[in-house]
Amino acid sequence: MEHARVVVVGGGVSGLVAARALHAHGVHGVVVLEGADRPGGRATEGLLPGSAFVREHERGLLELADELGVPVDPLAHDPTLNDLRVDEEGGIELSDDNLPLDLSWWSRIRGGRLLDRLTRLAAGIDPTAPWLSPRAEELDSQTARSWLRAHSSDCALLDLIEEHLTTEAGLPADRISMLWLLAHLGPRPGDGKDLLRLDPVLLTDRLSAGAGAAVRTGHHVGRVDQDHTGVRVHGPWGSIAADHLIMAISPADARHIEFTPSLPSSRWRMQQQWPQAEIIQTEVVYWRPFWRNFGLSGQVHFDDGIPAWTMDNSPGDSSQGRLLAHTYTFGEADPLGADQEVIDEPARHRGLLLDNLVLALGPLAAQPLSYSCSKAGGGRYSRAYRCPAPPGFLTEYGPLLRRPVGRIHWASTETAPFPENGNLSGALSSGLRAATEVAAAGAVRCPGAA
Ligand SMILES: Cc1cc2nc3c(=O)[nH]c(=O)nc-3n(C[C@H](O)[C@H](O)[C@H](O)COP(=O)(O)OP(=O)(O)OC[C@H]3O[C@@H](n4cnc5c(N)ncnc54)[C@H](O)[C@@H]3O)c2cc1C
Repeated sequence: MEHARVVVVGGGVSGLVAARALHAHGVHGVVVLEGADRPGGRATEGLLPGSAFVREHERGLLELADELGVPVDPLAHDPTLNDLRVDEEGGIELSDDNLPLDLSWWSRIRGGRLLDRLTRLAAGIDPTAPWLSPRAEELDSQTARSWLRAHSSDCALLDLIEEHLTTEAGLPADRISMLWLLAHLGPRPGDGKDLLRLDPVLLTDRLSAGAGAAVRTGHHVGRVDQDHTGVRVHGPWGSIAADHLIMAISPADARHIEFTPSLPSSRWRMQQQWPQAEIIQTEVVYWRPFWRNFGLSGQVHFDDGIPAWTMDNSPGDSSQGRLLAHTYTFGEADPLGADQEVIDEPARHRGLLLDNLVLALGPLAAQPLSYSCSKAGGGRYSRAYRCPAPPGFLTEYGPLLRRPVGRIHWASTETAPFPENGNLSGALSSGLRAATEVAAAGAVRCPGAA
């Protein structure tokens, strides 16, 4: 049987970063096994090219992009342009960053107070291990909705906040634990206006080329055995043995792998119950960002959820008009959720989405130069973005996320500290951390890990 020093299962950002970090610190004989026919994972399959957004404080990711020669540019934001909201009946109103202009001053003041309260609470959360925070049990026992409703009775305001939460988290507020929400908000709630943009496909292509490891695509892993001598990884392509294994895949994907001996039962339960929040990402390209000529920013909120929102993702020189849209797949029973039939039928999704764009932005929106849509659901592997935990989940399972099981180490963005957990930065730091663990086990130092 072929033998590698370290096998990395998963050629997404976390797995490629782990392989690169091991190589940089002298661990040779690393093999990356990727089940899909190209590396990149969610950064290439869930996200569309040119549509990964990063905040200025995500230094590690920006430095990596710089090292790999991946351009990063600021997203155009013209505060003089107007956002729009479209209700279920097709009524259109102007809005300011998704807040209706006619929202009363009282609601705005109450909203400010709620944000202050959230900021203070979020400051008390341990970003590396939220489940160890002083009020973890109490906060994890309630949903974001129950907390909000206990602290305000302003229905108009609460609906808007919940809507905002859904667009951030990808799930309705009554399915999200308050502890998760605070960890996700991090020490800078509301800090997200000045976004930078990079091409996730270019990032993963360059990572893969420079990983310093054999990256084997089409290598689905179905079974993992380990004993005191090492680890053996099996798939339809054959088997490979290794001293250590890094599982750089989401816990949702890990549940489809058979482990011998079995994983600890609590880890197994965590994987089975892992929350999923998949998003369909769509990009509609036009000859020019024509909406700007009508005083519109391209940021539109649609109550019917198809899409839930759009934003202007045009290049800095405005040489094209690019609208990015998100459709949530949690079902139509909740506000902003799309009808399951629409999710399952790409042609219908496209038709309804373009109709909505025409309604909001005018007839020019009916004639895109191109239309592309990411795959959500239906594929072999998870394409979820953030994974908002339901009440009780983080306090029960959080401590298991990064805990190695024998020679098996866990990476993937889901294992990263908050608030980068779920993002590319989280994938990066988790890969570095897993590489450090393995390197330490092999007595090789891997500096720079989170
Ligand atoms: C719609 C959407 C929008 C997003 N927008 C942003 C954004 O703007 N900014 C940002 O920072 N982040 C964004 N993200 C998140 C970012 O894409 C992910 O955090 C990151 O790509 C996760 O990388 P990973 O390596 O942890 O996991 P993955 O990318 O899931 O990597 C795991 C890899 O393992 C493979 N795999 C799984 N199971 C097996 C198996 N059994 N055998 C072999 N291979 C297997 C998968 O194919 C995959 O390639 C977005 C994600 C989505 C879906």
